[in-house]
Amino acid sequence: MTTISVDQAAGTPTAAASTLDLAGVSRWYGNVVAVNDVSMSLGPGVTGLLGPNGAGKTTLLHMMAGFLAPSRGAVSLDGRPTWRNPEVYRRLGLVSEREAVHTFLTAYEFVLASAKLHRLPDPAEAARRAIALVEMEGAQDRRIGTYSKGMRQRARVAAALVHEPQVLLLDEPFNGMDPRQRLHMMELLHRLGDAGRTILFSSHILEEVEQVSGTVQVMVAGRLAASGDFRTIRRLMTNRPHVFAVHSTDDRALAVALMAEASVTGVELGRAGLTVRAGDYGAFTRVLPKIALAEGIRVRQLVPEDESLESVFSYLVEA
Ligand SMILES: Nc1ncnc2c1ncn2[C@@H]1O[C@H](COP(=O)(O)OP(=O)(O)OP(=O)(O)O)[C@@H](O)[C@H]1O
Repeated sequence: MTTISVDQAAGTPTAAASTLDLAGVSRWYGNVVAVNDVSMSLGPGVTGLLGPNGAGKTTLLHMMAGFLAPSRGAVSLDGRPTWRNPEVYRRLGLVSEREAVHTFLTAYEFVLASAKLHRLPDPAEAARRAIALVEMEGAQDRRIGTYSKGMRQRARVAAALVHEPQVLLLDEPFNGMDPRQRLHMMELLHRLGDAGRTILFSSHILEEVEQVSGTVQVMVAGRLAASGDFRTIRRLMTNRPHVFAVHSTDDRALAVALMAEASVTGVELGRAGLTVRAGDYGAFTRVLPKIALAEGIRVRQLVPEDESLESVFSYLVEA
């Protein structure tokens, strides 16, 4: 059993570190393989779970939280399985992506209800402490219906933290937030991570992960595509050569114009159209429409030749 003490000055808990381990975890829904043979180990600090929509992030988080059984493999928290293990609910908090909040409750009442669900010895004190942690004291007696998206999200984080779990999982916590709210949430996650908690948040936006976390797990189509230091992975993602098939109203003129472009490393003009090699996926896909426009050429089709790469990189461009 982990012992948790509260550092009064910072208002943040300090406790023995928790580790979440996944060993060969898969989950399928009928014929759909949502998570495919994922292994990872998460320790204290903030980790980003990055992947495009439908990559399997939500399914993975739900298995970590013990809400969903793996079809194969094992998820364990400090060596004990998370599935069907009530102890996990005491040690872990989950802020899910879409969760209806009773808008007629105040944040205090909402967080208090969570404290009571956990049967905490002093629910009122626990609720006050969790609200202070997310800096919502000033608004705690207002109805949640009057809150901004960011405040609502922070109230939900407080409810998930009320029992002072060592592990906090957040599914797309920045969705729908404006930049100021994002910053506030990022600071909160940093604080929690610095206090020794194991924090994992999912996102489909590269920049979000970049700003919050140095460690990242990248999921693509149910698989773990990359894992480790954010900068190294970003370099791997953005610096490898990419091959595109391009069809336009004037392939010859476009080929000439592209040869002068820094992000383009090679151009081949064939009967089927243009094959372009680019060092930087994002830079090339951003510059191509501009070049075409300047030359009065219309791009009819731009197809990354390697589909699996496309799925890894398409969200980099969207971000
Ligand atoms: N209950 C379910 N029944 C059938 N298929 C499901 C179910 N839940 C998820 N899936 C499928 O599993 C795959 C992974 O979904 P999941 O929600 O885990 O991904 P995600 O990365 O969280 O995406 P998003 O950010 O869009 O929620 C998708 O193809 C999805 O359609």
